Amino acid sequence: MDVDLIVLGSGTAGVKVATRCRVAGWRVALVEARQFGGTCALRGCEPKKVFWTLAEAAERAQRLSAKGVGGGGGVTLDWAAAQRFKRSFTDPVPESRRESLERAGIIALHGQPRFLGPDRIAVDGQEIRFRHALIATGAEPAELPIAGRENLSTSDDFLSLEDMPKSLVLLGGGYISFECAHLARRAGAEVTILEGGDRPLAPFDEALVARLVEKTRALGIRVELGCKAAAIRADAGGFRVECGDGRSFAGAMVLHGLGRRPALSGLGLEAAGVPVEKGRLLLDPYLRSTGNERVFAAGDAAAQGPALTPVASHDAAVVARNLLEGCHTKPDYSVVPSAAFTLPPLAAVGLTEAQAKERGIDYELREGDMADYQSVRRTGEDTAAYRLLVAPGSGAILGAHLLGPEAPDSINLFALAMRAGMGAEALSRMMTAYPTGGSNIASMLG
Ligand SMILES: Cc1cc2nc3c(=O)[nH]c(=O)nc-3n(C[C@H](O)[C@H](O)[C@H](O)COP(=O)(O)OP(=O)(O)OC[C@H]3O[C@@H](n4cnc5c(N)ncnc54)[C@H](O)[C@@H]3O)c2cc1C
Ligand SMILES: NC(=O)c1ccc[n+]([C@@H]2O[C@H](COP(=O)([O-])OP(=O)(O)OC[C@H]3O[C@@H](n4cnc5c(N)ncnc54)[C@H](O)[C@@H]3O)[C@@H](O)[C@H]2O)c1
Repeated sequence: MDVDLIVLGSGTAGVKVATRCRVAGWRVALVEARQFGGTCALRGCEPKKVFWTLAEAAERAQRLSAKGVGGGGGVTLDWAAAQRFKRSFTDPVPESRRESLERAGIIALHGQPRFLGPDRIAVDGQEIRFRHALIATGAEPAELPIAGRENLSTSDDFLSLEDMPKSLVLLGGGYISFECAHLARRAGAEVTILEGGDRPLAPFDEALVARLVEKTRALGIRVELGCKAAAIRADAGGFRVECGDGRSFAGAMVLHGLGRRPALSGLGLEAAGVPVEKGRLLLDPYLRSTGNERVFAAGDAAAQGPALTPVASHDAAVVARNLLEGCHTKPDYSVVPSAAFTLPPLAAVGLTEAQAKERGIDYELREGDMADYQSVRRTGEDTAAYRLLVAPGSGAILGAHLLGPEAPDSINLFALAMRAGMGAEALSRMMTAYPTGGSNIASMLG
């Protein structure tokens, strides 16, 4: 078979490039090795947010039980029922994703692809000659030199649990560990997070992370810092994690939250002349392989921007333009909002204070506690704060960091202002619907 484009991976990045090229009249094939649908829809953002929404609803009802929500404080997260609800979102995805690809005229193949040469690939024995290829295979849990790592469960396993184990140890203090820890605790588990460095959630503002850690501990989640996991051994009824410094922690389940790496194994990249260094594809500024100009990459597999869904989507738009209009477009990762869906959630866009200091960038800090804001008080939440970095003189917003119930939505307004070149003063004058999370922004900016 001959195609203009073969896409590897049916996640956010792969489907977008495939669809755009097909609309332009190209003959496109897409191959998926697992279920059609990708991480975000099946094993990441979407199912996680279903659990988070239920956990948040249960906790909000508990917090407000003495304040007008009837029925007492007995509302809890029922994990088994939540799992069934989650499946109502994820179960239909593989079939509907495959159908929509086929409806668009894209040849949807299931199997393990392997390059045979610079313009040839095999999918389970079928040979395909391509003009272009896109590697959009996403990421997988990093393989780390930890003895007994076969005892680790992954976020895929966690999000598929029928019942919540009694106790969990989460290795790493990043997005996955914090999000899963907050869910597991609300479902009644004893939870321990072991972070190897001296602070968790590195991409976020240090002071707000400290507030979140304090809150996390107050919820009964143990957060241990400077604890590099060295070994995981089977123990009575579960596992024991041993840290390099002699400390050890037991749990019925041990979860991998140690970072993810591009999923490139088994693709036969050498045969295609596609170089890889330290587990990452070598790409030019146009997301094209430095060794084979037919081959592009996007999203988590490209690992050029942060491993987030909006980045995968942005990369895909860039690659589609480069394929269809010639290689002129570079990705722009300067304004990437993101949120950690803890309870309360934490959100960020732009520079952290540490990055501004490191780069010698002048900034004015506007910070405050939001626990007594009406929008926070009426949710019963007691932890909320903001920290904004504004350029002295121009008033440009350099970074925005929010902790609190409305943080993940409000951060998008800061991202919009930064993208539109709107300074702090113009943003504070913007009329917003009231009372909403957005209407707090004027108060934050003073
Ligand atoms: C638990 C979890 C929660 C997350 N939550 C968020 C969130 O809230 N917000 C956010 O922005 N991001 C979140 N992310 C990150 C986000 O899911 C990814 O950044 C995004 O899905 C990347 O999209 P992609 O298209 O690059 O890759 P993917 O969506 O991973 O798609 C890659 C596809 O390629 C397939 N594949 C792999 N190897 C091969 C192969 N050899 N051949 C063919 N196909 C292959 C995979 O099966 C998969 O379907 C989360 C990730 C995880 C793990
Ligand atoms: N809400 C979201 O947007 C969201 C949610 C989940 C995942 N993601 C994406 O997926 C990526 C992977 O998530 P993740 O949580 O696995 O990784 P992460 O990069 O967020 O965090 C990994 C953590 O593990 C620590 N670590 C590394 N080795 C260790 C060791 N031996 N012992 C103890 N700690 C160790 C690191 O210091 C780091 O804090 C994220 O970076 C993010 O891009 C996003």
